[in-house]
Amino acid sequence: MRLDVVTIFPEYLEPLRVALLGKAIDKGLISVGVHNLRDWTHDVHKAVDDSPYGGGPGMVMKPTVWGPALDDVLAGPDGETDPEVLLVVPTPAGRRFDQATAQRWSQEKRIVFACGRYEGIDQRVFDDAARRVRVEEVSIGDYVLIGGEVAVLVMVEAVVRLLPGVLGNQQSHQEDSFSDGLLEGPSYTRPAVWRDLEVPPVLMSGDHGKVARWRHEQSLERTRERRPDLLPSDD
Ligand SMILES: Nc1c(O)cccc1[N+](=O)[O-]
Repeated sequence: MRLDVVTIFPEYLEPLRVALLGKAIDKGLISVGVHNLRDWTHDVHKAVDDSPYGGGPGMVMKPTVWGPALDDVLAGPDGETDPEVLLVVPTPAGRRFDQATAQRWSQEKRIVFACGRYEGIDQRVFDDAARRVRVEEVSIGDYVLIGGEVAVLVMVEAVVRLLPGVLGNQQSHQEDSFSDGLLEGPSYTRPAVWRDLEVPPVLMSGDHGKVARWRHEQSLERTRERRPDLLPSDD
């Protein structure tokens, strides 16, 4: 999988090169390109934003900078736009990013992330891109961030960990929270008693069927309590 990120803060994406993600790069499972948007500016101040039409607070990122940047980054080896690439725009106004999204994106060959700052990017940038590639505007949650870079780190980790060979134990992500639509239940390890707190005895019973049933019930109970929205409605 090839991942590209366009940002005015390339250093924000350095975490992509450490730990498991760094190992995935070293193994050739993914390749990552981080591009500084300011490389596509032409003025001495390297301006990437301007005042919003219609007034209002803050600044909007310029289409005359983003357009050429995406023309280049979305291009394939022939210099033409690669029609198979997926353009992802992290934004509070996007559809919710979830595990199903991560699963779906893990099948992609190329994903380009456009990181906005300020009050966002001129909408025409995505309207223009949508003429040539698939564009998904997504949100990682209902809160206000300063820019899209941290959202990209979240989404890239959620996607890349699903790629074959990235996680040591391929079974790991099959037992993730959300993989069966439920929250993961509690986990325990040695010692059996810690500060007078005991590991649930069923987990030391050696009865795999009982353990599986107990874990499922724990997941259901935790999901009912913390995320009832994940459960099918009764009606
Ligand atoms: N929430 C938010 C934001 O405020 C700015 C950029 C991206 C996101 N998001 O992906 O959730």
